[in-house]
Amino acid sequence: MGLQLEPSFVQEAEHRPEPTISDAGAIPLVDLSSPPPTLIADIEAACRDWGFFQVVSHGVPLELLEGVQSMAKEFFSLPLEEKKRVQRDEENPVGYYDTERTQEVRDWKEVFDFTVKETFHIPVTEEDGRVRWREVRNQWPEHPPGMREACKEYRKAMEDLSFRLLELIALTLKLPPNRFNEFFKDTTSFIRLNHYPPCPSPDLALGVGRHKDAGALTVLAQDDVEGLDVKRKSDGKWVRVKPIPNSYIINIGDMVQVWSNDKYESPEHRVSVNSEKERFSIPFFFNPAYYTNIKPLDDLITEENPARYDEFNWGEFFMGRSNSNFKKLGVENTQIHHFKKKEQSLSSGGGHIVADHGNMGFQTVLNRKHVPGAVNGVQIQNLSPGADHIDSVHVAQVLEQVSGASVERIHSGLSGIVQNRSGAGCACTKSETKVLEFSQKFPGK
Ligand SMILES: O=C(O)CCC(=O)C(=O)O
Ligand SMILES: [Fe+2]
Repeated sequence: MGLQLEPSFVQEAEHRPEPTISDAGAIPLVDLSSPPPTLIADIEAACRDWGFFQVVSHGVPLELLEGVQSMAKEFFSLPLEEKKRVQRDEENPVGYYDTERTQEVRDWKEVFDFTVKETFHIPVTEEDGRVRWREVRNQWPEHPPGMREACKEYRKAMEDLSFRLLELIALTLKLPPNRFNEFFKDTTSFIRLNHYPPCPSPDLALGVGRHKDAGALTVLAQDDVEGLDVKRKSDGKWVRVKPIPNSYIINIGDMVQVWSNDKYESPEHRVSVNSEKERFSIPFFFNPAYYTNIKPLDDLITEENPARYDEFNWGEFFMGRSNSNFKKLGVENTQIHHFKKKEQSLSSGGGHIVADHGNMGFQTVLNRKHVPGAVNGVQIQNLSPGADHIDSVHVAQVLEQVSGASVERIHSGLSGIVQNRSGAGCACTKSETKVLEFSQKFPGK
């Protein structure tokens, strides 16, 4: 295996795995053979308190999983040139690759992706605004023989289990069990075979950097080597998920978060690596049809519980996420909090704006303030219980969230130098208040 620990893998200090991770009070365990009232109550509690749980008695034959696991092992042990024969690229986003980035940092892993539909088409918007159809087509390797069949059988079982889980989740929300089914007719679901080789510096790199899964649900099989960490909602601590034989780990994705209007949240998680053992895992990402427009379900919206998200299109959201995995963009990639309704527009006058960086675990108070000579000025204050500093990327996001226009440059205030929004090194440290000037680009100008 050819991964070399070069700088692109090294996490910033604040995101490196801590030497000790609490593994007490493991994530909830749900027995899918429990009688319905217990089962629904257990799933509701698990979705509400964690968004992450393990299931047993799930009905997926163990041989199907073992079949795919042994194919994955054989495939990843092939020479790199052989694996690259089915390499994914910017045109066709499925196949083999070892260059994925999460939050701008390379992941210590190699993967093979395949979709549930052997082939489908998605519209992509070119830079000149023209829309063209891109074909997504599974690329099956010649070796090991039988991989395609094993994977196909397994994905059917994953789809069945996911529909069942989503029906149970609908029941916990007091919705008809099939309420979500319409969104998955032309599903963009896919399976990922993950291989995390031993890493010489597990203190610096991560197998997958901190992230939330974008789709509706993830159904994950891990082997007996631990490494998956989930951020506990109650206190923001990273908790190691202990492998349980013949179980699946379920996590709520961003789309269920939006449909449920934040009743359930998509939890942040990551994968730590270790220096001795390789690890394999197989997530099934259960995703809607690309043309699905996503918004909080009308059935759940009331005057007391108004919609917290603007409507957006799943296909565009997902493409925005995946594109940034190919190249370093210098900005945070598309995240679900970008679609949160704006509480108040900056241009609507003075005042006090609280921007909620849900997935980063901190809040910022913005006070509109006129700064002479600047295009725009704001006062920011880091009220974060969890983040030691807010950097320019975060500030730019907040400004964009509240004003609806993209931030081009931060002129001064953070580090005193002109920088684009991806400039590093500037900070607003805990409890600090700073005034900064920035310029924005409004759509169409
Ligand atoms: O390998 C794992 O345990 C989790 C992987 C994961 O979170 C992902 O691929 O999105
Ligand atoms: Fe994930």
